[in-house]
Amino acid sequence: MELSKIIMERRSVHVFEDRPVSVELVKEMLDTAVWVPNHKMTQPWRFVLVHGEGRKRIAEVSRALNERRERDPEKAKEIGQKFYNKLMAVPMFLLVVMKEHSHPVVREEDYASVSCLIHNFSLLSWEQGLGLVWETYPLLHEPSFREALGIGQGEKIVGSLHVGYPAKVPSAQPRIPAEQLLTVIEA
Ligand SMILES: Cc1cc2nc3c(=O)[nH]c(=O)nc-3n(C[C@H](O)[C@H](O)[C@H](O)COP(=O)(O)O)c2cc1C
Repeated sequence: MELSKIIMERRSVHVFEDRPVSVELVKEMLDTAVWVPNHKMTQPWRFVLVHGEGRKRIAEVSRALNERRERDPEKAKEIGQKFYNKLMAVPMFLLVVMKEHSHPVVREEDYASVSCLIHNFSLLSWEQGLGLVWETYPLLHEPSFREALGIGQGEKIVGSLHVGYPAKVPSAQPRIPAEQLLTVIEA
């Protein structure tokens, strides 16, 4: 597929087929995705891949946190189960984790590189018929979630990527034509 077509046709996918994603394929795509520009070559990323039974770690944390929000025990159980099921319907989670540099400029540049990496991965996935959504939900900041996945202090989860074969592809949200936003200075 042409690169421009992949870029424009890729969508954030929220609903997936009940079909596993090959870990080998993800590893291959990550090995390509890391070829991003990276100032000072800090390469500040690492990845946590969660699939199969491993998803229960994430789903159980979400269940516990959501149950705690509701006073009525019956309702709490129901809500907890809803969140548990929602996360268990995601075939694979790929957490992209960044070491947070103490210097704000390096940290900002590192975040830019990690974002490029995520988008590379997203485009490569689309090329393979896979879809994903880059999620940044509050769960990523919860100590119990971070602990369950071995995220250390000084590490930022830049995104939790929900990966799978799309069951539904949302329609595109239009972009402002770049021409309208372009200033050309030529003299
Ligand atoms: C940094 C970042 C964080 C995002 N966080 C979320 C999120 O938490 N939940 C979500 O549904 N989509 C999230 N998105 C996806 C955007 O909502 C999505 O890209 C946008 O709606 C455009 O849709 P498209 O990707 O299909 O073109 C995030 C995207 C970026 C770049």
